Amino acid sequence: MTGVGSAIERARRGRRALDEEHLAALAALADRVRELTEAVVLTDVEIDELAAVGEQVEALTGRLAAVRRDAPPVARYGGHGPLRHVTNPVTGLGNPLAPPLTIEFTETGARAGFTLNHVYEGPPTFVHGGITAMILDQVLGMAAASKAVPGVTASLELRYRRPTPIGVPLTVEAEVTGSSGRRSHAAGRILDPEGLVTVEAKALFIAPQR
Ligand SMILES: CCCCCCCC(=O)SCCNC(=O)CCNC(=O)[C@H](O)C(C)(C)COP(=O)(O)OP(=O)(O)OC[C@H]1O[C@@H](n2cnc3c(N)ncnc32)[C@H](O)[C@@H]1OP(=O)(O)O
Repeated sequence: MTGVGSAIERARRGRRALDEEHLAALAALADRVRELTEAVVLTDVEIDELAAVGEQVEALTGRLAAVRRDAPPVARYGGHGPLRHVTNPVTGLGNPLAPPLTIEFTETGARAGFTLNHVYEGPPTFVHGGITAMILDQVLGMAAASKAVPGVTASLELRYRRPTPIGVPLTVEAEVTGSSGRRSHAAGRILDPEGLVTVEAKALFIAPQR
C-alpha cells in the first residue's frame, strides 16, 4: 500500500475515537478558545494587561499540552454515524479555528448557514478570500462525497463577485454537477443575507488511487 488513498486510510484507522462526553467537553473548550481568539483580535486593554493575559494563556497551554496525542482524535457525532474528523478546520467542533459549520445534506448536494466574525477579516469589514475558499472547498467536497465519489480536491476555481460581509448570516450551498470513474465535479456559492452571490466555486475531486 503506497498511494495517497492508503496513507489517508491508515492515518484514519490509527486515530483514537472520543466518546460523546469527551467530545462535548472538547467542543466546549474549543468554543471558549474561539471567544478568546475574538477577544484577542478586538481587545483594547493596556500593554501590561496584554502581557499578563499572555502569561496566563501560556500556562493554560502548558496544562493542555501536558498529555498530548500524536494526532487529533475522531468521533461519532451524537454517538452514532461515521467516524468524523472532529478537528476539521471548517466543520470540526473540536477545532477553535473552525467557525464551525454544521453542514446538512440536500437532495442535490450540501448546504450550511454561518456567520464569520472579525477573526476571519481580510479587507476591513469583509471576510478574507482564503477563508471563503476553504469553506467552499469543504462544502463542495462533502457534496461530492455524499452524492458521488469521495475524493481529494484536484482543482478549485473561484470567482469573487462581491465582498463577503462579516458579522451577518451567510449561506453556503453546493451541488454535484457530474461524476465519472474516480472524478466528481461540484459547483457552489456563498450568499449574503439578501441572497446575493459573493463567491462562486467549481471543483474537481478525485478519489486517490490505493
Ligand atoms: C468529505 C470530505 C470533504 C473534503 C473537502 C476538502 C478536501 C481537501 O481539502 S483535500 C486536500 C487538498 N487536495 C490535495 O491535497 C490533493 C493533492 N493531489 C493528489 O493527491 C493527486 O494529485 C490526486 C489524488 C488529486 C490525483 O492523483 P492521481 O490519482 O495520481 O491522479 P492521476 O492518475 O494523475 O489522474 C487521474 C485523472 O484525473 C485527472 N486529473 C488529475 N488532476 C487533475 C486536475 N487538477 N484537473 C483536471 N484533471 C485532473 C487526470 O488527467 C486523470 O484523468 P484520466 O483518468 O482521464 O487520465
